[in-house]
Amino acid sequence: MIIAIDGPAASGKGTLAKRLAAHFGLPYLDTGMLYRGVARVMLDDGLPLGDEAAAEAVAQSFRPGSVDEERLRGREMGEAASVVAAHPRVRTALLALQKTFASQPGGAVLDGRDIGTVICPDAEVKLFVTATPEVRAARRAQEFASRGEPVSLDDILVEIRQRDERDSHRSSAPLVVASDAVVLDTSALDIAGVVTAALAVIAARG
Ligand SMILES: Nc1ncnc2c1ncn2[C@@H]1O[C@H](COP(=O)(O)OP(=O)(O)OP(=O)(O)O)[C@@H](O)[C@H]1O
Ligand SMILES: Nc1ccn([C@@H]2O[C@H](COP(=O)(O)O)[C@@H](O)[C@H]2O)c(=O)n1
Repeated sequence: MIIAIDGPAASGKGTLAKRLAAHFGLPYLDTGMLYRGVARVMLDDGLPLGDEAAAEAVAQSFRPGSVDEERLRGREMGEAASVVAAHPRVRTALLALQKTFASQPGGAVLDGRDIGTVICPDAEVKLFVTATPEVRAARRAQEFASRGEPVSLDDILVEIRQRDERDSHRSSAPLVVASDAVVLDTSALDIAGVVTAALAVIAARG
């Protein structure tokens, strides 16, 4: 079974994806880490994020796990990733790796922005996980605070809105709800509630 999970920044995609992967014993790929990884290498090498040819070359040789995850989680990396993710040639360069991961025997869980629309259009289960920008900002602010990185809630909200805007309006594989996806609005749900709702959707799909 392939479970495709999409949604905007900090909506809880990764949290749900990990729980579902553990529940069903499936491998999990956080595709956002690929774009974060490409952006990290660009920044480390002093390359401008807007240079599509350079970003494509980095993406073609990028290997998941080659950059310490801690260096990809930082606040500025989400923004940088969304800049390189808007380059069509970067998306093409990362396509095969994602499709290969999804085609493992038994299936897989992937989360990102274009999983149900581009990477796994035939996935048995497609979930679009969302929440209001205010709720997402509050969750992210709490996450940073718990890592000892206190941030302004207003700043996080501005960043989330900017990232939503860029991810939803780029020309290549924008963030949209796949026509056959089930939307899970998690604004008023805790993590256990989201997992229960997702399992109900999966059970209903048979
Ligand atoms: N239903 C929920 N209720 C409360 N907090 C949640 C819920 N789901 C996720 N969280 C928390 O919100 C934060 C963001 O969740 P998560 O990292 O799963 O989002 P994401 O959509 O994968 O983010 P990104 O787009 O940046 O990869 C985390 O700190 C997580 O623990
Ligand atoms: N399938 C995907 C996954 C991610 N992106 C871009 O990467 C940015 C970071 O992703 P996170 O999930 O780690 O927040 C995101 O804002 C997107 O721009 C993507 O385009 N497609």
